[in-house]
Amino acid sequence: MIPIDGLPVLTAAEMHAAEQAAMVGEVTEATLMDRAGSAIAQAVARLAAGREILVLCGPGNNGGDGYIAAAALKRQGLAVRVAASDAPRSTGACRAAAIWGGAVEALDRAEPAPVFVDAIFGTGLSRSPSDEIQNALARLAEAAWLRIAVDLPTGVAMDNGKALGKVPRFDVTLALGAVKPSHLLQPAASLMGQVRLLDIGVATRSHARTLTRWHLPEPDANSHKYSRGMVAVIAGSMSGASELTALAALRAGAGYVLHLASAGVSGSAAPHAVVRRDYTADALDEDRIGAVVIGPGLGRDADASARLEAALSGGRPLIIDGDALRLVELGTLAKHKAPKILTPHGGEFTHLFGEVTDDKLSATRRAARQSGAVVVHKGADTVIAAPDGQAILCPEASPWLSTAGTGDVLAGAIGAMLAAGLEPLAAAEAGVWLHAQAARRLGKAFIADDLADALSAVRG
Ligand SMILES: NC(=O)C1=CN([C@@H]2O[C@H](COP(=O)(O)OP(=O)(O)OC[C@H]3O[C@@H](n4cnc5c(N)ncnc54)[C@H](O)[C@@H]3O)[C@@H](O)[C@H]2O)[C@@H](O)CC1
Ligand SMILES: [K+]
Repeated sequence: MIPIDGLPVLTAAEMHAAEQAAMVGEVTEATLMDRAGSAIAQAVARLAAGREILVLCGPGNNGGDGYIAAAALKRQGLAVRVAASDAPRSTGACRAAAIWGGAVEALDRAEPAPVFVDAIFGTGLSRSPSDEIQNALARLAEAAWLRIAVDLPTGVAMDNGKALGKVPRFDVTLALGAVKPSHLLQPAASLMGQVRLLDIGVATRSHARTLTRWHLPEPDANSHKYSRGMVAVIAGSMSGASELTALAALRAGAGYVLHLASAGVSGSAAPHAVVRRDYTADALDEDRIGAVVIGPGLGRDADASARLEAALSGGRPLIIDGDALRLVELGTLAKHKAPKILTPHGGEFTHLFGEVTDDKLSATRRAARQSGAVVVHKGADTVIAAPDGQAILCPEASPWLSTAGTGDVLAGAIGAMLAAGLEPLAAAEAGVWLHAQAARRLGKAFIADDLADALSAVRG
């Protein structure tokens, strides 16, 4: 059972190609199924800790994996029963059912067991499972002590994070061969419990992967405040938000943070480490500025538009967040040649790029290509994409991030990474990682100010 940080994420088409490529010489579909079945059995045996196991098998190869796993568990002397939704249909499932060879209960009459293993449908799901299957899954899951899904919970589509029908909540999902988009996309991801990869010897390659800890830039003996990274935050009508961004940039490791607000708006408030200056049209002429953040608390009035225009034409690496995402036009973005990162939440994304009609991964990749920017499409399933198609899918950090100001903190954290010299995609990933770690460390009911402060502690 391998933790999934930093692993490739394969779509249905990519997974199919990877499986085909793995089937060479003596390796056949049956070999892969045997590997999957024995890896599942090993994981289930460890998790079940001697409790009785019920394996639910479907008619295809997901069911086949279930039969092979049940046979292996029985050989180990564990108490295991099998129930089936349908007779085995695929060649693989027929072979596997014969290997099991034991009793098969009807799904609607199956008695619950403390450990419930769902191998009804996996990547082959094409429509909503029947009511009979949905009801049986709900009944058996509810009565179980531990719920384990094989590859994907039955009812979850593979690529778009959608649940087709009622899907129970699982404790563990064992991804076979590779992580798939729905292991990270919502709402499916929140039904999976812990996702772990089982290696079945399929070589996986993809332009998408899961979030991982980045090597954050560290100062050395030659460092000074400017080499650590200088971030300019352009304020607007609500300077509390941009103050949070400035604080977060410092706490994430920037050496110098400049808060540029209208005259008289942000006097000498704490923290005093933030350098406060009045915003002027030439405020961004300072060559040492490594990243400009615009959007948090900017407002949407004429002043805000003028500041955005200045930031775009200033040519410094740019993070566009909050209100600036409502003001910016896609056409003008292309004029800004320096690196840029957009950090929209769902509503801002729709405003700029239109409704997501397919899936969040594809839509974010398209948006990055269209805008020529790294796009951090925020949410419980944040997706980061670069114009060249590289993408990073992020597991849910904490539902407690749903509080005002956490987006302002993220923009500051990413600003610090960009100013320190990371490439835009790496800067976005590092900022998102740091932000998520800080949220996890804080636990419950924290506020955005706490989150900004916690960034220092989680840099590690
Ligand atoms: N292809 C391979 O090389 C490997 C596949 N493996 C397993 O194979 C699974 C995929 O197997 P399959 O492609 O057979 O697909 P599934 O076993 O997920 O589904 C079986 C078939 O059921 C039908 N079906 C889809 N949705 C349905 C619904 N709502 N109601 C009724 N019938 C429905 C479809 O015809 C589908 O092909 C993976 O999730 C994984 O568990 C593993 O054995 C490892 C190797
Ligand atoms: K399943």
